[in-house]
Amino acid sequence: MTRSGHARAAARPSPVEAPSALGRLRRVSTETPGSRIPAVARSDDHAFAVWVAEQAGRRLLEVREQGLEGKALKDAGDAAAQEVIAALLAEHRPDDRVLSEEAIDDKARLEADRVWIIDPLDGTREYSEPPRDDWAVHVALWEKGELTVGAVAQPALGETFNTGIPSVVPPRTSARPRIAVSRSRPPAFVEALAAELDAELVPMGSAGVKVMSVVRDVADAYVHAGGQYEWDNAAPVAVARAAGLFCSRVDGSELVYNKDDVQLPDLIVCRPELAESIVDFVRRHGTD
Ligand SMILES: Nc1ncnc2c1ncn2[C@@H]1O[C@H](COP(=O)(O)O)[C@@H](OP(=O)(O)O)[C@H]1O
Ligand SMILES: [Mg+2]
Repeated sequence: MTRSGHARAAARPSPVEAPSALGRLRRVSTETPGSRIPAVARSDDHAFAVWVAEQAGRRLLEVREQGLEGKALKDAGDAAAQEVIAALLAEHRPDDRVLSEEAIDDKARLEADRVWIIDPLDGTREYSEPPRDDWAVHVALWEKGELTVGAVAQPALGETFNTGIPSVVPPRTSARPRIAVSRSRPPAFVEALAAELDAELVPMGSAGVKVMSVVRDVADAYVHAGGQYEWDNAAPVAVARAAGLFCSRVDGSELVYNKDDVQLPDLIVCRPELAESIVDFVRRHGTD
């Protein structure tokens, strides 16, 4: 495996190979219970990100079985996943910096070459509504200005999408575009966008799940505006790019990570052929 999802994408596995290759990575982690690191993950950041996301995902599934509800379940999940990820990063990547939704922002990251951008539990609301499966764990690595690694675990599905073995986006199954939107905070302008594109809106939780829905051909685009942070979309964007999808801010500008201000309030992730019409709509109408 290379250290760059982009380089790896050039030699993408065929659709037939992809599931077994993903399975191989998954088995590595399930065969080593607890925090024993699989050999491949010691030096390979892609495999490490997968393993870390899956360790946190396993813990989240355990916490979900403890009979907690509502805010207590959200808080317990956030804390448990953060604890797992922080411990694994401290033990196995001690020289790297970390930006996590659930930790104090150590600004030393602004001078660092390697920064892990973490959302221990994305789609917290949906996590607290069992048996919903639209929640995720995000683990990304930013190196010298670029996202180079990403893993998005969907523990309730038993899937971890990643840059080490880039996903192969299936052929499009819907002629009518499907746009994934926030279930609880859909941006108002997306209704008008959908009307112009004759698209259908598909509400679901978690930014990671919505980006992966485009990777999986459950949706054709994810459009968001109005608020989000770097950890909500860093790992999903790394994975989507490695799979060949278009990713940008809603005005078509670049998504920039490891900034002092970690707000990254809007984005588009879509099949490349839809990018121009979505960006063009936003340039004409804005997002109000
Ligand atoms: N307007 C907004 N302001 C701040 N964060 C937002 C937001 N809309 C969505 N998000 C964040 O983006 C993630 C996905 O949201 P949604 O499921 O609504 O699409 C959630 O992350 P967390 O679950 O990690 O808090 C949510 O908090
Ligand atoms: Mg989040």
